[in-house]
Amino acid sequence: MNEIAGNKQRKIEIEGLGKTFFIRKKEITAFHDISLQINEGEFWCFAGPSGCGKTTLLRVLAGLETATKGSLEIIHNDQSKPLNAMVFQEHAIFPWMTVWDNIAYGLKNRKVEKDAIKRIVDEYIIKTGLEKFAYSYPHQLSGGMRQRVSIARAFANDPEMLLMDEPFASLDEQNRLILQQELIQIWEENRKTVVFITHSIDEALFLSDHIMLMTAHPGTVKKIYDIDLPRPRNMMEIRKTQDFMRLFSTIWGELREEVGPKHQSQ
Ligand SMILES: Nc1ncnc2c1ncn2[C@@H]1O[C@H](COP(=O)(O)OP(=O)(O)OP(=O)(O)O)[C@@H](O)[C@H]1O
Repeated sequence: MNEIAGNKQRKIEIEGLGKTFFIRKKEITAFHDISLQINEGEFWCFAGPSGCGKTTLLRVLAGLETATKGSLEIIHNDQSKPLNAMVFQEHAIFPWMTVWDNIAYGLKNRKVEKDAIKRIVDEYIIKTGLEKFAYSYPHQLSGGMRQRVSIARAFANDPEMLLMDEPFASLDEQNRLILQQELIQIWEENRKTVVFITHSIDEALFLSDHIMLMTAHPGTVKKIYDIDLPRPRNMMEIRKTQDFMRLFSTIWGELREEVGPKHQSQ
């Protein structure tokens, strides 16, 4: 049953979670001893040094890997909707389908009524600025446009949570800024639970309600920051505020401890 935390509903409860891979009698611990509560509708960013276990943790949340220690509970409220949708860095849309069909894919699989599919797909095509490319194939699009398709597809399928693994990492600076702004606008309209992996403190501060900063490999929780910067947010405006600069410098100070020389050989 959902417990009420304050006036928020619990979505993900993680207690002492750990994952160790066993490969030819060798053990590799990806992350360990993570305890965390994520509430319905919150935007979380997981940040931390390379190799600290962020992707593995996200894959455990997605049910693609199983944890080897601790417990994980995810509340699935509406069984008629998918529990989650993932958005990856790249190569996640079907190359043989048009933009329109890619976005409709999950809805068709769930046998959503035709009229509703058309309405939802058209709506997300407009929201992500893909009108001119609705009937193009992925190879005819730029990297930024392809990521728009991934985001539109994930939101259109109406999952209870979105799991995003560095979705903008391979984009150039301008496209990254534009897509961050578009993502946050769409999210502000429907407030889905989001877990988003990033290496960028800027990006984490702009998007999230909470940031989990992880220690170096094997990662665990170093600190959790509550980001109460006012919404709606505009990257250009928010970057100039004292609160943003203060949080940036605090988090960067903590992150630096994890990427310093003592961790370089790992
Ligand atoms: N399938 C696997 N088999 C064995 N070891 C793995 C596997 N997947 C991940 N690892 C190991 O687990 C650790 C964490 O990897 P993971 O990819 O989760 O880190 P990350 O924080 O996402 O890294 P990055 O920021 O560089 O993407 C690494 O040491 C990695 O080698």
